[in-house]
Amino acid sequence: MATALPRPSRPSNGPPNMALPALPVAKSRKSTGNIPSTPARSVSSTPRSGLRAPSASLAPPSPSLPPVGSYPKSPTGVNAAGKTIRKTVSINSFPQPPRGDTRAGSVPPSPLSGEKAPRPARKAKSSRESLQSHFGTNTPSLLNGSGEGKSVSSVRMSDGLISVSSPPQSRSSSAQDSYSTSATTYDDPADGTTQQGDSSGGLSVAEKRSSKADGKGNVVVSVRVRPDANSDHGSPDGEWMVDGRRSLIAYRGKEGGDHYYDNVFTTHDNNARVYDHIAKRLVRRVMEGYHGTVFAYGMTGTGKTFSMQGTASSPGVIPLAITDIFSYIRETPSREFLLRVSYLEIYNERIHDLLSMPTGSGVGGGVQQDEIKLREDSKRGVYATPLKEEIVQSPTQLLRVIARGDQARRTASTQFNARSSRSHAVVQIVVESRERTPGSSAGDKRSGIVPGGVRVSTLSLIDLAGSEKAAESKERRQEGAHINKSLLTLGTVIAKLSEWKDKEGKNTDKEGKHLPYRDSKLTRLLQGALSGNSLVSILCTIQIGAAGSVAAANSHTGETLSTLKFASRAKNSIVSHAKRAEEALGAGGDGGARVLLERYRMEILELRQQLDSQAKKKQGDEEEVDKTKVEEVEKAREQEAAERHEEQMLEMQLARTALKERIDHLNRLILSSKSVGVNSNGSVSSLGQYPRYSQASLAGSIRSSVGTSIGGRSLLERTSSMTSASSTIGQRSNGGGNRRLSGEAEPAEPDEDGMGEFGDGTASLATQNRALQADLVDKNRYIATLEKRLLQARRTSSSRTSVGFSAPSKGIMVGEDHSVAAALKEKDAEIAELRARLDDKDRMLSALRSAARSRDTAEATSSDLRPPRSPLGPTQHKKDAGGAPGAVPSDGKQPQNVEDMDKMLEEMIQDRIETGHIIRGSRGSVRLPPGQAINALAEPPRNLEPLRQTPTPSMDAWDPEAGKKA
Ligand SMILES: Nc1ncnc2c1ncn2[C@@H]1O[C@H](COP(=O)(O)OP(=O)(O)OP(=O)(O)O)[C@@H](O)[C@H]1O
Repeated sequence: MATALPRPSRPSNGPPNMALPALPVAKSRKSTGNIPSTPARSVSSTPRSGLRAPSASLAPPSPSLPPVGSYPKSPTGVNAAGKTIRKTVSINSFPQPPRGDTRAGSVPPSPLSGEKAPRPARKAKSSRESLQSHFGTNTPSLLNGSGEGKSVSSVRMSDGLISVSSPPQSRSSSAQDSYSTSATTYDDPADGTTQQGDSSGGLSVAEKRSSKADGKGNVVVSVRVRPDANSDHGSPDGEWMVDGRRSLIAYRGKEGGDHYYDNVFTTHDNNARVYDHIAKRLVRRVMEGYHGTVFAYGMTGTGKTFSMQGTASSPGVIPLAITDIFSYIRETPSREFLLRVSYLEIYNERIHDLLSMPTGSGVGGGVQQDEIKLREDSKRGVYATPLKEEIVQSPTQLLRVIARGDQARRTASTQFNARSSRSHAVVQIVVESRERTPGSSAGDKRSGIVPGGVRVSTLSLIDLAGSEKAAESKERRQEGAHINKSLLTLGTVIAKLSEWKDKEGKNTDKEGKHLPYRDSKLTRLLQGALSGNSLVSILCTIQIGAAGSVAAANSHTGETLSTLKFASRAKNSIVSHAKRAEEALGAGGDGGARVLLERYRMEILELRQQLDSQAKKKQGDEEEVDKTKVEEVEKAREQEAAERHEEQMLEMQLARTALKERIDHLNRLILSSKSVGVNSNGSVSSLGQYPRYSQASLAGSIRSSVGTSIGGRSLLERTSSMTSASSTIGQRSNGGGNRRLSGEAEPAEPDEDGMGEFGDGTASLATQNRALQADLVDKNRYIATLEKRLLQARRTSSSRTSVGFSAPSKGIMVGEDHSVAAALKEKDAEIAELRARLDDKDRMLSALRSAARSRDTAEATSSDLRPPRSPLGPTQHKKDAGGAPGAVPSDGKQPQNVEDMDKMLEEMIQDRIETGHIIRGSRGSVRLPPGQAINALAEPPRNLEPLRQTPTPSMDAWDPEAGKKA
């Protein structure tokens, strides 16, 4: 665990780097007071306030120290009766530990370092046993738990060293209701040999005895001497003597004297040792329910912050206390704890919350904060509000919180300290603890109140600003004035404390009416501790031997002496009646409300009850919910199924529609095939729908019909039938088409021209194919028939003697733009007319021939006579050269006549085209002009007149019979 506190910029003059201390296990810790002390006398009477606890001093287990019994008696040592004899020894006469290793010499190993004391444990044990025999066990006193007399012993060794033994239970973490310092030195008050203190307030033996009677064991005052880098040319060493073993500081100069304290730490003592002696026990008591206050007091630059915070390599009181707090929690499974921490500073008589400040705000940070005021409460005492408190759950977390506060603390450079704290800084750790009662929450009959309730105690760790005589800058002077004023008030309060004590040493001015607590924020905040409600440990820091000049040395010495006086007064005046905090039951009142642990517990209970009721409700609701869920699931399923069904239906519908369309398409094909082919009764249908079919077939049929002899009855019948049928079928076909468009299936009609058996559009493709093929076969057969007939007609035509003609090579094509029916009608009418005219012409020709023959006969008699010119042109001569009329000439002249006829016919057609009666198509076909009634063709066209205008005999005069006769 990192216990380093962030003061990186500070030059460290501390001991060389060492491993961080391991978490202390107090229970396993052995007393280091291994030199058995002889209890000279038991304290017979115990004051109500409790006896001063015997020191738990970690006596220096210097290997150089002789065993107890073998210590030579010295005039300055302890006499046989154990009485101490005052002796002032120069500091130079003390055995000096090797520099850099404080434990190897006279300084005992740090209890946190895990090093073992070189002294035999057995003796220590016997010492503890002998001491234990003197301590009762049932005292209500806070000192040792016995309440009865406690013996405190100290032995001044013949060599002037004082070996102090402490009661072993004072180091035991299991010691209940007791608080004893680890380094308090006591002389045996029974021997009557009082050690006269110096004139400056050092503790005399009588005072120490008095201290015990006053229960001052709850107050520990220690002095730490800071090593001085300039000691070589400083004040004369001879003036000062620091005796750590005797907890003595002696000054031989002006106003000199001996000063005894509970602990005196030399320049070689490290932070761990300091913590171990001044705070370790106090911290444990705080964990047990007492309020505890540790503060460092001293001139600027003397090592207050160094002692309280320490460095990364040498953690100070605060990090080590944190370590111990969590160690204690680990070692005490029977209780549960909750820790809250706050951090404030008093700067220029104003309180600032260091945990609410942004870090690095620096001096005067300019950050506006709610003014923090001090209030007093019967349960809480004096407290600052509003103040941020953070709940912490691990040492690291706690250290981080404090480090954050340190960052925000105001520091500045002073004459004696490059990074001087310009404010008093107070870390408060509130410890809430409660007996663990497994399973109590569920079955607690007292509405959730656990037997024993919650105990709340506070550990205050205070790093005071350093007193300063003079400062150069105005700001420093102002700060210094505030600092000095508050420190002065502190001194005054402490000085006055002794005046308001009753005979038993109790403070009679509990409410502080006559004490100037309110004169400064510092004393107000410390009121609870100073008035005896708290265990107190004061660490005064001094620096001796420094000073370049005599004046500086004097000034320095004056400050040091002042600090020592303060320490002595504090030791003498502060009386602590610290009691273990009462356990708060419930959460009533302000004090109760503060008990977070209880509040949390109540909250937890409430939440559990809520959970229970919810669970019950949930159980009841669950079935309903299940039902609803099942219903919902079923509904959802049904809906899903319905949706799926709908989708399927839709898909089917689509498929069906697609199928229908396909069928319709195929049906259309079938119908079209039928329409162009011949159905069962030989009718042609729907020619218009597929023009190519209709054109082809019509062309064929018309050619054949034209090419057929005039008397081709069957063809004519066929054509007329075709015409009438085509119109009928066309209608039906269209009707069928319309019906198909509607998309509805229709029942099959018996009509052969209808949709047949597949009229409903549901016939299979194969069937449709078959029908189509059948139609095709029909059609082919019909075409073959037509061709056959055409051939027959040609043969007939060629065999006839009369002039025959064939259709123009181009044939008469059906108009592309007209309906088939109209075209057919037109063609039929045209053909009929042409035939009729042909017949007329035939007859006319016959008449002409017979007339010619008779003429020839008449002219035969006269050979000079030439035959008259035929209106038919020169070819007529050739024709005439043929044989008898009506007979087919065998000499091949008949074809020439036919050609002539063709020509005539062509001329006639041309004539008609010119007169607008017919129109010639692009491919040589002829058709009626649009809008002209086909019946009009029935009339003999007038444009045939040119033919009639030919010089031919009158038809009226023509008589075939007569001709024959002629
Ligand atoms: N016992 C010691 N061992 C080594 N160095 C020390 C010791 N005491 C103090 N120092 C060093 O002396 C310097 C001043 O110490 P520190 O800041 O703790 O003094 P301070 O009393 O807190 O001063 P101020 O009141 O001005 O804040 C620091 O650099 C610190 O490391």
